[in-house]
Amino acid sequence: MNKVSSLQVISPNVKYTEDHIYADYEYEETLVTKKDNAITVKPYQTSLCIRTARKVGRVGVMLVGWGGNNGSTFTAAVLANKHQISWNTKNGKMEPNWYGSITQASTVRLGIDEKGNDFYVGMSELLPMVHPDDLVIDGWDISPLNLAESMVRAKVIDYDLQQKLKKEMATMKPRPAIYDPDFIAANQADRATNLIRGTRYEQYLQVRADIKDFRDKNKLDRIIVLWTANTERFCDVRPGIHDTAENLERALRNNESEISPSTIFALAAIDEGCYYINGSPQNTIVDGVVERAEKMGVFVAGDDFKSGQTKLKSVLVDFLVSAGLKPVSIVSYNHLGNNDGKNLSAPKQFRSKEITKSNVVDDMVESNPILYKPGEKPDHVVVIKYVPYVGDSKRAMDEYTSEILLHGTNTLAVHNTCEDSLLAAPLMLDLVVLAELLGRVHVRRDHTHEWSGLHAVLSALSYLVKAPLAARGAPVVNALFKQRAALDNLLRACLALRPATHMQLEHKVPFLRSDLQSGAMFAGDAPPAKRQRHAQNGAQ
Ligand SMILES: NC(=O)c1ccc[n+]([C@@H]2O[C@H](COP(=O)([O-])OP(=O)(O)OC[C@H]3O[C@@H](n4cnc5c(N)ncnc54)[C@H](O)[C@@H]3O)[C@@H](O)[C@H]2O)c1
Ligand SMILES: O=P([O-])([O-])O[C@@H]1[C@@H](O)[C@H](O)[C@@H](O)[C@H](O)[C@@H]1O
Repeated sequence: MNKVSSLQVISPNVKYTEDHIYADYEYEETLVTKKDNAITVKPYQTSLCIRTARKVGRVGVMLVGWGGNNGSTFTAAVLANKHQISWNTKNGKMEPNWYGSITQASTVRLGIDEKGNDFYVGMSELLPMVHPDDLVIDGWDISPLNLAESMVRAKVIDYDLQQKLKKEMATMKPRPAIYDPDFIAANQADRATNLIRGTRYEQYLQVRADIKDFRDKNKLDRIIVLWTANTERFCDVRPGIHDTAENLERALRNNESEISPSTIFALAAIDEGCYYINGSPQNTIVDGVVERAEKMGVFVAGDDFKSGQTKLKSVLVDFLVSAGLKPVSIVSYNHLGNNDGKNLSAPKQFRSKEITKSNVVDDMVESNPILYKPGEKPDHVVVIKYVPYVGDSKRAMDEYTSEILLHGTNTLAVHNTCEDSLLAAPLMLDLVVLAELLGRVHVRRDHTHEWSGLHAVLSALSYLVKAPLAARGAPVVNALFKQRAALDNLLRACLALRPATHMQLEHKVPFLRSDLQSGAMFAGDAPPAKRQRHAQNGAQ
């Protein structure tokens, strides 16, 4: 697919200045109320102006767990693509790519061409996004291995590519990290030799100093801290400790043992003005962290990369339920032999993962009261076994049994083998690229109001995680296609483009079809400027 040289929306509702894109957008929703058996439906619109800053700046990524399978694979992928390194395999010469990344390898439908065919562009063509080649990478790990040694240990990257990356990755050494054996499996202890010593508050200060050092040395405008370290046990959330920013700060200074390493990293990142993203399942982002992020005007997002088995589950269950078929039994089994699997072989760490892998069907089940009584759920079992021999090549086996017409049953059996880190690394990129972009998006009602950033809990990234965090009280959406549509339509809204409906009426309504074929459909002007004045005002 040829890269689109530049994308320009010609509309009275869009204004481009050197620094910003201003979009006048009518946000539409429908209020539904039910009383007894009477349902009333009332569409409504909210007029918004959306402003997107066009300049990206210098972006840094700091990975917690940099030396892990995901961290080393992500780094290898960035370098292989940046330097366009090809390598030889038994199947011939390979070129680098970003398959699995929605920003780099997926497309968004923009509209139709004159013949009525759908027109798609790469997601990264829609709005200014940081290019993966321009990312500056750093991070921490409790293991002292440099990134070349980590890549070899991970056994994910092809041998010939490893040889071509080794020299540069050997210069990358994870900073000492925060280790608390109470939060990850005891079997990780032998790696834990690259540590920040001292109290939890002293560790917090050191992480902040590390971030400052990274920012200053590389003259960075934005830093995103992404946790891809081992899964921790859930922390026991306690009032007076985790519930407010003030209590969390006090508890940290008091060296409270129930504050996890990941929460310390999150606080340090936020206090340095960084976005913090949790790629693991534990409950790092407690209320005190969210409150801190809100005060600092930065994003937090998570939890747990949605990479393979769970991503498929959030498609299959959505398909079954929306087809009026009733999933009644879901069994997800997998075994893997990487260090993640080793850590997850411990009960408390597995429990964290079991929670995020199990809750992913809740919204889809609750969407269909025809199939499910209130509170009724499918049987749902998650099994993860550690089998060292298979390494990063996770073997996933799923069975979905559904009730169908007249109480028949339908059973879907799925087998999925993949290098887990090759699925996760592109998601890490997308989390960084999209978080950075959405940090440049601001919204206001009109010129009489102040600009507002998006909510500190960045639920727009839900497509990329198993257990999406949302603003307190907001519904959690796990269905993959709804998550994707929400993201695509948010990006379209930044260009004053209405949500994609896929209705194709120009092929379904005869006179519209005639308009299309005669060219009359596009002869007129764009829709009237609903609120052109705000676009003009936005430029002030
Ligand atoms: N497909 C996937 O690989 C996938 C999908 C979803 C979630 N995850 C999650 O991503 C995380 C990383 O997965 P992985 O396969 O890279 O695991 P990994 O064990 O290879 O890497 C984790 C790294 O974190 C380091 N570490 C542990 N505790 C640390 C701490 N407190 N501070 C800094 N570093 C620390 C370890 O030394 C290790 O190098 C895990 O929590 C996993 O559950 C992975
Ligand atoms: O593929 P997916 O379900 O999205 O997620 C994966 C699990 O299946 C796997 O068991 C676990 O080790 C990985 O960390 C990851 O969470």
